[in-house]
Amino acid sequence: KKGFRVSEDEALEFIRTFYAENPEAGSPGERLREVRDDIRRTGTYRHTVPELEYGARVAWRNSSRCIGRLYWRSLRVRDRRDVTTAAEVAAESVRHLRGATNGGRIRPVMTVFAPDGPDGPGPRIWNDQLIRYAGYRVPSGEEAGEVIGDPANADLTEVALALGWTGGTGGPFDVLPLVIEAGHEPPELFEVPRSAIREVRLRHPDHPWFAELGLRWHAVPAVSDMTLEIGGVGYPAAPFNGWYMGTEIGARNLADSGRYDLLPILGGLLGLDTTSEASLWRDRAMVELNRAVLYSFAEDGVAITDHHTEARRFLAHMEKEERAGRVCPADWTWIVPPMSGSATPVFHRLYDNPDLRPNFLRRERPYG
Ligand code: HEM
Ligand SMILES: N=C(Nc1cccc(CNC[C@@H]2CCCN2)c1)c1cccs1
Repeated sequence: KKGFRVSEDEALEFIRTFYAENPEAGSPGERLREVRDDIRRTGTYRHTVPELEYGARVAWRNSSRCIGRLYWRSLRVRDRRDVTTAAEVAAESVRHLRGATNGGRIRPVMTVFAPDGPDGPGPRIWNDQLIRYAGYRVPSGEEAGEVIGDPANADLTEVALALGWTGGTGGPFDVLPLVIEAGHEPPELFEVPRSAIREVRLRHPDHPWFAELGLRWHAVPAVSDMTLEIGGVGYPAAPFNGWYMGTEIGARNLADSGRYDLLPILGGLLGLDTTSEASLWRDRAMVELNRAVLYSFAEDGVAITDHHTEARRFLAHMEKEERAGRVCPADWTWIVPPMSGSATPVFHRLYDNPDLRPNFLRRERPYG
């Protein structure tokens, strides 16, 4: 398309950094000239595989809201830049999930699909994560406004239904299909095979009744709606996964009043005094819910981390970065866990938060 052009400054800055951090690559002169000429001739340039892998790992290292960056060097990068059709993006996303799940020994993986370029935009996955539970809005009537499932995904569920999805069981944990847009075609739907979805059924170490609630959560968090930006090149579909920190499930996804809103139910079942805030019933219900999450994942041999351990690891990462002579950008409001913040060491200090590149960029939702 006319008018598309990658920023030469950002490209050359990235190449210089790549050669500076990877001395085994030799001297940058020739590659700098080649990239500059490619951009002037075609409007863009193609990363080598080493540049792509390094760029993806540094984008993770620069993600100031991520508490899990200690292992940034271990990211596995699947180069799928030649994949451009919606069906192939779906198939490779499913393979990504299988490889990342690894029987519960979850591996941090990223799959990089085609970038935006002069020939048009790269493919886009409309789901914010590869595995998301549907949120069915109950039609008007006495239950108006109610949602069965995850309210955070009610809009995406409506999009999928409008595109012809027939819905799952209609229950609270139906996995949504992938909604993938490629070329200038309308988005297409692709079911994620059950065999690619590892889930953990939640039970509590001390309360047998907990298992009867039928609660579950999926093992692999795989973010799929952020643009990977490396040296001025944007990769709009670059799904990446790690493993969960328990609080994400137990303090937010299942606890938020705008999500599964389980604290009142658990407060009652735990026999707590839910008529008085001062009984701290919400806090006690949240702790028990988080204990159930950590216990169930560990019992099933599915990787998960607790917020105390992860906080300590993050500070170790910061120290390593400072010793390497780098600034480690961090956003206090996201790094501090959503429960027991001051009981973790990351609470008791402040952070610099420069906006570094490469990085992952949030973009506006294509639906709404
Ligand atoms: C390996 C284990 C990992 C753990 C335990 C972890 C933990 C977390 C947590 C708890 C958050 C906050 C999420 C929220 O509050 O919604 C987060 C944010 C983030 N993580 Fe990590 N992470 C891990 C790996 C990764 C990997 C492999 C990448 C990318 C290659 C990554 C990139 C990010 C980004 C970009 C954000 C911010 C997302 C946003 O701004 O919406 N993380 N991480
Ligand atoms: N453990 C993870 N959790 C995570 C990481 C980044 C982003 C997200 C999703 N965050 C969005 C929600 C909704 C607003 C605030 N949190 C989850 C990972 C996901 C992918 C790699 S690690």
